[in-house]
Amino acid sequence: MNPQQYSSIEQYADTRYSAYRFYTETIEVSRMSALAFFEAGEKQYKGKRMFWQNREKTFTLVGLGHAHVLASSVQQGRFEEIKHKWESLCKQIVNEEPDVEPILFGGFSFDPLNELESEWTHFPEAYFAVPSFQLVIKDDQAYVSINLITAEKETFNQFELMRKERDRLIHAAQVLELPKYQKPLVMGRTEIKKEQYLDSIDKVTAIIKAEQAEKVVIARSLKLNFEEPLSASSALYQVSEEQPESFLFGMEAETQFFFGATPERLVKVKESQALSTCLAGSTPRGKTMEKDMELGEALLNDKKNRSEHQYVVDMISEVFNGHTSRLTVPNVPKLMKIRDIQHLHTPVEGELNSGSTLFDLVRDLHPTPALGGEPKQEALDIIREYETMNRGYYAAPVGWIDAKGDGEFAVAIRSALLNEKEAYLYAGGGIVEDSTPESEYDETWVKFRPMLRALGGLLSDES
Ligand SMILES: C=C(O[C@H]1C=CC=C(C(=O)O)[C@@H]1O)C(=O)O
Repeated sequence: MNPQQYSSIEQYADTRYSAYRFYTETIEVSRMSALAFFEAGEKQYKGKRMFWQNREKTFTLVGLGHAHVLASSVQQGRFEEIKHKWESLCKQIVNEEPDVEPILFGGFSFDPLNELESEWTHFPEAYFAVPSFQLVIKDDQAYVSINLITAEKETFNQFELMRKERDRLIHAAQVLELPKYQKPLVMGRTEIKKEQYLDSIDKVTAIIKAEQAEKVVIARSLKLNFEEPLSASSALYQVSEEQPESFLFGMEAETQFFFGATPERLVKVKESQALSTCLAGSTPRGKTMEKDMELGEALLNDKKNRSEHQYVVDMISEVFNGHTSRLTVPNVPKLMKIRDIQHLHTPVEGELNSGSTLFDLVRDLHPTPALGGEPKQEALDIIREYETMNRGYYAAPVGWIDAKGDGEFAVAIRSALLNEKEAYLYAGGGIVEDSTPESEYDETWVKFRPMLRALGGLLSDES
């Protein structure tokens, strides 16, 4: 990543929030399509839009425009920086108890110490924004909020203009027809540094055999070239059609769009209840129900996958022990079955301690051994040395937090970075001592499938 590009964002690091006022106003609206609201911002807010929907589909967020950006380009302490800026900003909220909390949405890079050149040219090490226009669909109600964060004393006229703009956006989202999104036409599919990836699996397996680490996740990338530029709304439409049972997320940074459909929750906090999901250990779906159950049973009983999974359970439980009380951790995993893949899955829950926050949990959980490894620090060093790419925001936390401190972060896997006429897809897997390059390579194809299916990149014999 190139820090020079963020000078305009970085200036916020020096912002003294005491000079700011944070105005927020919410109206309830009749339910509308979240994608239509996102699309309504295509002209005016392109490059400054965000999208989030939880797995249960009980909470959807769309943001248009930036009322304020919180970003960080530091190599150490990006979680703390964003946490403190958000807490300071929230102290400037003018309304005592807003009807709907204003929301901060964004994500962190996987590893700021990775210095490899990458395609992530517009994403700093942390990139969050409070949207100017915020649509929240909660259970069955929809709310549109205006957020204005300003040091100006006189805001009446600006707020009036924003109300008009809000009404225009609502009208467009409720009345205008969505374009007929077509699957993009894929002109080329390139496996990036395939040989080096296979070689890295051999090397990392040897390191694990030599007991320098117990588990390390190694990933690779795949590039798709489209005939025409693919719009962010179309990309979101495609993943939501193909992967409805996952968290859907998308964030624009100028001309780039990072989006995905991930099954993996990093952590959620609601009224002091904290919940995380251990997700590691994978097998494909079966073509018939019998085969599917057979594969699932085999996964539940497979020693290698169970041990990969247990590292994640142990680590998440340890982090929760430091930040929560009344911890509950089931003894055995269950299966999580999504369209193209099934995973071992264990939920971990606890009651947040009074001094701990959602950002503290995100900082201490990232990366869990499902994306980093065990021990954490050694695994990060090995990934930095042997992985053939810079992950950018792949496998890192993306999500939202409100002014009360409630929110949810997912792990940004099954994701892609869209760069107009090209998309980079990412997939990895846990390496333990009995891993082989061939089986890991095959597993990455299973994990590429959801995004390949959404973007039309599956070959005819693969669908
Ligand atoms: C690293 C990825 O998946 C992780 C999450 C679930 C299961 C995993 C596994 O079985 O290896 C991975 O740890 C990916 O999808 O790119």
